[in-house]
Amino acid sequence: MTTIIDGKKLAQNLNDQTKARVATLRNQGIVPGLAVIIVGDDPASAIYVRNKHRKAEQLGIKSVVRRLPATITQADLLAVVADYNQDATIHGILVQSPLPQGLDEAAVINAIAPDKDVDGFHPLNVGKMFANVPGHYPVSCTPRGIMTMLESLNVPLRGKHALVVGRSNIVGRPMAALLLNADMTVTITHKCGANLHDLAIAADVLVVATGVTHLIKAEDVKPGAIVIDVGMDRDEQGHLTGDVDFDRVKDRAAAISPVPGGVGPMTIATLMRQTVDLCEWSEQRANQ
Ligand SMILES: Nc1nc2c(c(=O)[nH]1)N[C@@H](CN(C=O)c1ccc(C(=O)N[C@@H](CCC(=O)O)C(=O)O)cc1)CN2
Repeated sequence: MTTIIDGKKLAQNLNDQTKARVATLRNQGIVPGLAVIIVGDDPASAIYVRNKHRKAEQLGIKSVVRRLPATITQADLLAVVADYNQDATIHGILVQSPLPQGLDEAAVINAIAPDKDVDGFHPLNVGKMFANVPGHYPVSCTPRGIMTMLESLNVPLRGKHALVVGRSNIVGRPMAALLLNADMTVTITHKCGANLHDLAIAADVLVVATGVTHLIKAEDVKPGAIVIDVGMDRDEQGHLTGDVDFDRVKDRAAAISPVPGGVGPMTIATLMRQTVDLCEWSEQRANQ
């Protein structure tokens, strides 16, 4: 029997835990605060930001959305980030990706205070994760959410082989690091990589984040593998689908995440969790 990894249900459980943590903080007079900066009018980004705002409010997190025009200058955008860095009511800052052309996304991420970097994209936090430094720091929400999904399966990962298909800074690269930190043997490739089939068929855990609709077919998957689909693609009818041919792969995999209802909800739930993490860590530093 294949396990369909229910991202909505797992996200609901995580959100319940986060809501309880927020209530505990609020009882002490502390309100976790999240600032989301969105630049331009990308329709998909607008939906993701609206969903983040709604979820934060549902959980009792103070949520501020700053909508800025695509014509904003780099200097003015950096000034907005600098303001939130100084704002003691804000514990997590994120800049919705992608930014419109002409803006330097890496420089904007660099400008976020590392201890408010709720997306875990700042090079200091990325470096800590890659070096597997012990201690508290944020990591990219989609891969962290996927680790929670894998943990929910109660399957030992140590020594098993993972293949990550995709090399983005948001998903592929941090995903490979987290799986390596979980003692897996990790291979990373991408949509231009050769021998995808040979790599995929050897993987016990397959994470696919390429944006190529149904790139992974049933014959690419090792029987009994765990398959995580990070794709957010549209099929010929315009329906949301993934990078994995779910209907065929599901009969071969031991566990598989669907699209929608898999990784996506876990990304937002992990963002909420990490906002509260940052708030608690900031309180711990203040009380040291
Ligand atoms: N600053 C960031 N920008 C972006 C991130 C990020 O983590 N930080 N990730 C993605 C977009 N994203 C969150 O921002 C995101 C994408 C998709 C979902 C989601 O819940 N998807 C649903 C389907 C939604 C639909 O119907 O369209 C699902 O999979 O069930 C959540 C968050 C890029 N930018």
